Amino acid sequence: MPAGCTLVALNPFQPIPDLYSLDVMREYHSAPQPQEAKPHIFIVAEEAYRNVQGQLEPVNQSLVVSGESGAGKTWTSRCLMKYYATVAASSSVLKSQDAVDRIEKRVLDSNPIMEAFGNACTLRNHNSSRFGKYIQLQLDRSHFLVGASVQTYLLEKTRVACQPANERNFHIFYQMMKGASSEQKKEWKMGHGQSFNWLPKAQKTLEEDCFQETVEAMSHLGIKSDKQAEIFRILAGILQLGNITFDPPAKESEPCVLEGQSKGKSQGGIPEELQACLAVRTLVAGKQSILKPCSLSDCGVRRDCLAKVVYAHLFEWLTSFINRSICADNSAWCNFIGLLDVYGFECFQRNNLEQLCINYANEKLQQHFVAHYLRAQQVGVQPEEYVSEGLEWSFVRYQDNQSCLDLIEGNPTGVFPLLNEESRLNRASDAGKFGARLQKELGDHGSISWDKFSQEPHFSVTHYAGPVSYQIQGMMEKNKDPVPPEIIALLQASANPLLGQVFGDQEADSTAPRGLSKVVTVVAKFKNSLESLMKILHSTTPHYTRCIKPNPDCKPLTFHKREVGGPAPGTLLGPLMFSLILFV
Ligand SMILES: Nc1ncnc2c1ncn2[C@@H]1O[C@H](COP(=O)(O)OP(=O)(O)OP(=O)(O)O)[C@@H](O)[C@H]1O
Repeated sequence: MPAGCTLVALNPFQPIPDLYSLDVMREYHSAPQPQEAKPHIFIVAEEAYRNVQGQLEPVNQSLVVSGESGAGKTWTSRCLMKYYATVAASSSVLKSQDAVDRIEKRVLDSNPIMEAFGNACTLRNHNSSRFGKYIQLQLDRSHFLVGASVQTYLLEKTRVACQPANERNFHIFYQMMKGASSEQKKEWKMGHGQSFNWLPKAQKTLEEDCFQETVEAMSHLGIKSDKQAEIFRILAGILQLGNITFDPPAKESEPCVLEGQSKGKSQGGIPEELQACLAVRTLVAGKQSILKPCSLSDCGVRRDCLAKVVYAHLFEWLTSFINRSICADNSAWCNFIGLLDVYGFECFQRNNLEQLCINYANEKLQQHFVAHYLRAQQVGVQPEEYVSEGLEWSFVRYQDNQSCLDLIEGNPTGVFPLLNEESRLNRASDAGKFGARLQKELGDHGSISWDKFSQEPHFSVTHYAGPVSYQIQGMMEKNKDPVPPEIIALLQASANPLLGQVFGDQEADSTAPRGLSKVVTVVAKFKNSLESLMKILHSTTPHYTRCIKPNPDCKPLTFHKREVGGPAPGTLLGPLMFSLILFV
């Protein structure tokens, strides 16, 4: 098919013996016509691989794996990576090198690390990826796998300091608690049996709580034990941060000295200096700095902000380290197969900036899918082909979602540009005022509406997958994502070399003018990285895999008609789903 094969993969919620074994890989790899073999994710993998071998333009391939949370995207992506690590392994490498050094092993070892730091147990999936990723598998002239690179998107860092009810923090914290030795815990200043506010559901044991596997993978990728120790000390520090309490603030008139001052004792290994920094804000007035005690709630906000910024930077550092370890030299590879595993469309009772970004990404992917798949199907394929295969054919009407994209990203009066403008103003954000501005600027747009009866500032977007109402309260702050410069300065001076390294190039001079107009907002950063991704997707041959979650409770071999019986509103495949393809 001109737009490549599209696969529907049904999650059985139970390992099926030998479904992804080496023998099955070999079977699909050696099949003269893989498309004619039993439907399987390996058909998609093999077809993409043969396209690269065939060198037909566009030679590079993209495998887009989509579906709701728990549908099986990460599982499917892992299967695809294992397939290439097996069929595209260079035999000479196999013979000549120790297994530990092999690039395929290192590429696969990136998975447990990324999952330990980026996945968490949620109500919808016990191993839910809290970030999006695009993995580029690099192939040399002989089509052997010689390297890979990972690009991540929008880590849900709020989870570090605030876990939704009945959900957990990132796996790595539980792995440390459950798998570390008593000497390690002592070194991290974690008391025996100590409980942590930011580790809910610690008594729940999951197969993902595998500290040794993560540590081994880190070692294989070249993260030395002293660097690992620095990482774990940072993570332990984050947990201890969640346990500190603040004294009521000093009166505003009281003189306040930042350096070395602490209102309380050092708590749980958190240096007094850091505690003081969380409790006292530095305000810049001309050349003078004024220290102002924070309210109790502000202290909490600053503490959470510190935890989030440290965790997000650590995650970024890990991703860069992994890339340095697995990325091939530019001269060593010439083609790639990209693997995209992104969060599906989200609509909760309350939606904010995170959902707006995720749903915007899904709009972009939907547009790509429509352009490449449906158009190619209907323009490029003759009805007789369907008839000859016994399929009913009728022209499928598809909706162009450009109008919704214009609403969100349109310049200068889309939701994103207006939000950025508001976030860059040097004043406290006002949700009501911003709501009124949106109504004034975008009131006539067909893809936005307002619920007259709602008391809260909000706006509703008519997405291709359905309407979603977004709360405006907190949206500008999330978009600014400010980190007080005095906190950055303290991190840079940290005794932990890794902290100094990851915050080394951040602007921390609290006496410098704030320059809000230069603030790179969350939305601006996300839009940029998404644009780069779309450029890559447009330059490759796409293959879509739609994962289906057959029941909401993740029960083995349970298929609810509502989930699998027909196309749910807004599924990426929409009305073509069943006339098209295949089940795993
Ligand atoms: N093909 C499969 N065979 C057996 N079990 C599977 C398969 N696919 C998924 N699962 C099971 O379903 C669970 C959820 O799958 P996965 O984590 O891949 O979902 P996801 O779509 O990536 O979700 P999220 O968006 O929350 O990250 C897995 O942990 C695994 O237990």
